[in-house]
Amino acid sequence: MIEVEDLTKIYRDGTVALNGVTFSSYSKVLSVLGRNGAGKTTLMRILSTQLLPTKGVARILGLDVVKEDRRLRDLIVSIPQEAKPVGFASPLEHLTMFLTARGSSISNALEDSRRALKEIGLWEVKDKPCDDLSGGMKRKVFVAMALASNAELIFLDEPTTGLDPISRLEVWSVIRTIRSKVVLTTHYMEEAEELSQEIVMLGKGKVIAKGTKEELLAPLKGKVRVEGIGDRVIGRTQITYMDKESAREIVGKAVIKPVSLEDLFIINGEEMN
Ligand SMILES: Nc1ncnc2c1ncn2[C@@H]1O[C@H](COP(=O)(O)OP(=O)(O)OP(=O)(O)O)[C@@H](O)[C@H]1O
Repeated sequence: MIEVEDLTKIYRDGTVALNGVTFSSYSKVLSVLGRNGAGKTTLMRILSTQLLPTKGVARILGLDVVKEDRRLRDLIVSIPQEAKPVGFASPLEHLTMFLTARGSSISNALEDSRRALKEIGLWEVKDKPCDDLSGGMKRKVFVAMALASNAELIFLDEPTTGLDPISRLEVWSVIRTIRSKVVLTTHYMEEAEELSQEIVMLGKGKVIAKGTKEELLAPLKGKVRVEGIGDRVIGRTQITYMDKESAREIVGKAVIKPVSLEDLFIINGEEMN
């Protein structure tokens, strides 16, 4: 489904946003995880044919993102992180405009829009101006557009950034109902764990690790995170990793926590914010 080889993007000012990114994924939902500036949006924009790479090759659904971009655009939908609804237009109007712009007849667009709005839980507010909707609902309008499109693959760039915890859970439940394949970017480790079968971790434009959560955490199997001692320093906290057995001896002298995906960033010098 996604094959990326040696993908590199150097912006005009010399910023190396992606540096030899190579991975492939055939999962239903793939998360691209990384801290601010890791290169997630750059990667999404290249994969969704909105930005040319400097070097390397990417194929989505078997199509080259540069050479076969027009064919690919019919099969994908991309929802950028900065997407904002038009304040005076309603969710129903957003969806029908979007689907007709993609080539649906008005009657098909209306039918698909109504179905998606019901499925996503926006039916009650389908005719309200988007200005009158909550932040979570506005974000859901865009996820509903993606859902209604029946695209084979949907790119969602940071779909829950800035949402309160309840709105985030609502958007998660919508993403779970989407039948299309999904590639999403996120800063949130728990989001990647909750929604995706596979995770690509980016740091400074490179792939730090890739796999299922279990595969990613395999290098830390049997270990715990110890805060209060050690030579890695995050903010003012010293951190080290120890075997569970050894950590028993220092109970009471340091804080001991189970390991998580965050620890892979710490180990790679790419600590999350
Ligand atoms: N048009 C541009 N010109 C120059 N540099 C850019 C441009 N767009 C992004 N960058 C830089 O490329 C790097 C990667 O940016 P990108 O937006 O892909 O990261 P990100 O992981 O999506 O970050 P965030 O989580 O903050 O959205 C950053 O250093 C950023 O400043």
